[in-house]
Amino acid sequence: MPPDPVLCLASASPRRRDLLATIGVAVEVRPVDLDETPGAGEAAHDYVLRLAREKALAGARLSALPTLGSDTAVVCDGAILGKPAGREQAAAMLRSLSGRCHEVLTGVAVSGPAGVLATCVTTRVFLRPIKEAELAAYWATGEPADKAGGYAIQGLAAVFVEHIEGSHSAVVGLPLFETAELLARQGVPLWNGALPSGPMS
Ligand SMILES: Cc1cn([C@H]2C[C@H](O)[C@@H](COP(=O)(O)OP(=O)(O)OP(=O)(O)O)O2)c(=O)[nH]c1=O
Repeated sequence: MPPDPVLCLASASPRRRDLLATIGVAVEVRPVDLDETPGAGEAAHDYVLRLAREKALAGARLSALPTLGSDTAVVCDGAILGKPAGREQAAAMLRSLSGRCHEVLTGVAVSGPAGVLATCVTTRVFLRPIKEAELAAYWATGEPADKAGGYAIQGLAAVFVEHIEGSHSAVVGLPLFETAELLARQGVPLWNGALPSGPMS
């Protein structure tokens, strides 16, 4: 028998559900559809935290369980890169990230008995130079379409990633260390109940 859900996941992202499963947190999935347009002049840090909180609060209206919302943005030269609208935009995004460092910001918010607890994790990602032929071949795989910044570090684009400074799981969609701390503070059991409960540090 699969474990009973202990958390509502206000997200359509299969990556987030899988990441939570790796730390033994079974979820009920309640995707919410929000306007994800950044505010004029809104800083990326404020933007991902705002969306994470909005998703958590919208999901909480659909469930009696503590609820998690999250948002990931790729930031390059101060610009927020969302999901590419098509082939040309995807290529332009990766061209702008090629051969240099950019930042990935992930906001995560958990609403529960302690109110809404939230944090933002920033990771620096260094990509090697990417050739034009590689950009075309990468788009044809279908991988970039639903990914912020137009790439997936956990997928085929791993061959472009020289190194990172920060949290690999945050780039995929959820910073597991920080998420575990927020969940523990909301009384959500980890490791399917096998990890002794209470604040982790
Ligand atoms: C940079 C990067 C992003 N991504 C993904 C994570 C997120 O799912 C997505 C960013 O879009 P988000 O808007 O954060 O999430 P989502 O639309 O997939 O799900 P929801 O809003 O319902 O929670 O890009 C990767 O999977 N790998 C990567 O390397």
